[in-house]
Amino acid sequence: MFRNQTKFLVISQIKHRQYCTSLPASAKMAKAIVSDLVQIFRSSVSAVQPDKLIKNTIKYDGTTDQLTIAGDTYNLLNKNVYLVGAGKAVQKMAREVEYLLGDKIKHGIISIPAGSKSDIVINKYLRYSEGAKNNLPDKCAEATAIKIKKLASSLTANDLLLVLISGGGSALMPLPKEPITLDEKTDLVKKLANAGADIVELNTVRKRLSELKGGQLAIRAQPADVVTLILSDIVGDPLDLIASGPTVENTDNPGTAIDIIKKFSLFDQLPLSVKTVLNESNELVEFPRSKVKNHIIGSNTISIREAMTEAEKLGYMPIDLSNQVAGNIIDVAKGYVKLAEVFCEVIAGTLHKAEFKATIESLNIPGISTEFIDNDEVMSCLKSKDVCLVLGGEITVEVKGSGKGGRNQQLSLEFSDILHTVKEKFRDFDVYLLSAGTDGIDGPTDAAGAIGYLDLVSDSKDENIDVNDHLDNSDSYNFYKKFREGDLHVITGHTNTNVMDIHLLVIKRKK
Ligand SMILES: Nc1ncnc2c1ncn2[C@@H]1O[C@H](COP(=O)(O)OP(=O)(O)OP(=O)(O)O)[C@@H](O)[C@H]1O
Ligand SMILES: O=C(O)[C@H](O)CO
Repeated sequence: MFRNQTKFLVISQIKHRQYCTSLPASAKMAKAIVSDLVQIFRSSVSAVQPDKLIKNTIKYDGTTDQLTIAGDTYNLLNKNVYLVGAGKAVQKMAREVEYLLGDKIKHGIISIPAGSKSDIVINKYLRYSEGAKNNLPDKCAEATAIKIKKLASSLTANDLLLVLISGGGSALMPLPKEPITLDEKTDLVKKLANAGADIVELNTVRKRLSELKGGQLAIRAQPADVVTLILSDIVGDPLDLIASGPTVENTDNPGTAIDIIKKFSLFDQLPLSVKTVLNESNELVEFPRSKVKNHIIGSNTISIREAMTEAEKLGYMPIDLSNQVAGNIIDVAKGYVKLAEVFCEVIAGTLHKAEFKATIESLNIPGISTEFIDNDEVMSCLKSKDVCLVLGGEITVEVKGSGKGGRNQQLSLEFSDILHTVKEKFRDFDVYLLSAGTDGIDGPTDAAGAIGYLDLVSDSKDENIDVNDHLDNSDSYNFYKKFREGDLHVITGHTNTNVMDIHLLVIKRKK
């Protein structure tokens, strides 16, 4: 569960009660939906708490010294176990491995986000190092990466290296190939991200420029056995890209990274060091396939399943639409507005099934499923219950101004802005969107995300806050901080896990 969760709950409950006593009925209803959305999101995050996932994957029998990981058994009788890790969720993963293996772990280094370290000491040979403030690689994270490289390079055939990986691992284990400096590499990755490069593109470039990514940690650990446990934060769970795949064979064509940099017109301005490394041919080291195992232990799918269960408990008709949402923020926001529109039409009985299906399929929302349309029970529930569409994934945003924000806060704001332009279509309905990152940190902000809704634009005018000023300056964070006293900001702090973003779209017929 979240750090400070009790405090968070108490504060939101007090705030909720204060509002509820003074608000008109429609506003009370709105407060109730906001509170439901936050609760559904919180449940989806707690389902992917790393300790639970590790417990499900690893078993250790101290009497026989047998370690079982995802069905494979390792005899630890004459083996030394080492543990390394990097990512937003690995502290809790590592703690659980410590509880299970105790002093069997000879030594370990775990790279975790700045400001997230707990004081517990279980195994004194295991070090937790903080770094990568605001998810940006820094000298602390680089120093930790150097230690991890050194540890891996010292292993023998009697050793087992357990590697824990989760989203944020790329920034937490940065080690540029010489002669590239950390600043040069960070600058390029930042420019690519701000130009709208997606995580596949970013990590393809990172793998090419780094000493540990793209399978090189596993190569350096030879001749030891390497077993990696991965919490996925990328659509489709591609092993080689999650945290830039430090223990996964890199089969990319060496020219692909250059093509990506050129696509965003950044090649000509690259420093000589980066050009030099990009033009080097790959070292001909064979990847030790038989010695390395990678296992995904958790992903967005688990969060979505839990969100469905919680939404149902709260009385909604939940519909699991996609766990692969990706693409440009504007396209996704427009797609979600259209989605809300067709659901309202179907609920109102003005749209036939076939057209409903065809429109949803035409929205280009990756992975979208329309199977529910063939389920008569679901279709009849649409008319009697409030609907909660559940989606997950990770979209891209082009940062346009000097403001502060993240893709989730920006999505909720863009969505509300577009919704406003077709507001008359929703006369009989309320529509809400919660978009939030399961890691609790959306972009370089302290918010996980935010909630948008049908009347947000008009309500913000009443408060003299201009939505478009904030959208144009990529300043969604400051919008939500001011608007309704921050009531629609979803703020949880670091959640110690990370399985991409959750989008919850609620459609409610007005009574
Ligand atoms: N002002 C802003 N408004 C909107 N989005 C922004 C803003 N500043 C940065 N971003 C976006 O935030 C993204 C980085 O966010 P974040 O650090 O949460 O990444 P992440 O992909 O969730 O991290 P990880 O992949 O490590 O889990 C970048 O893609 C960038 O485009
Ligand atoms: O760390 C990273 O590379 C991203 O979170 C994707 O896994």
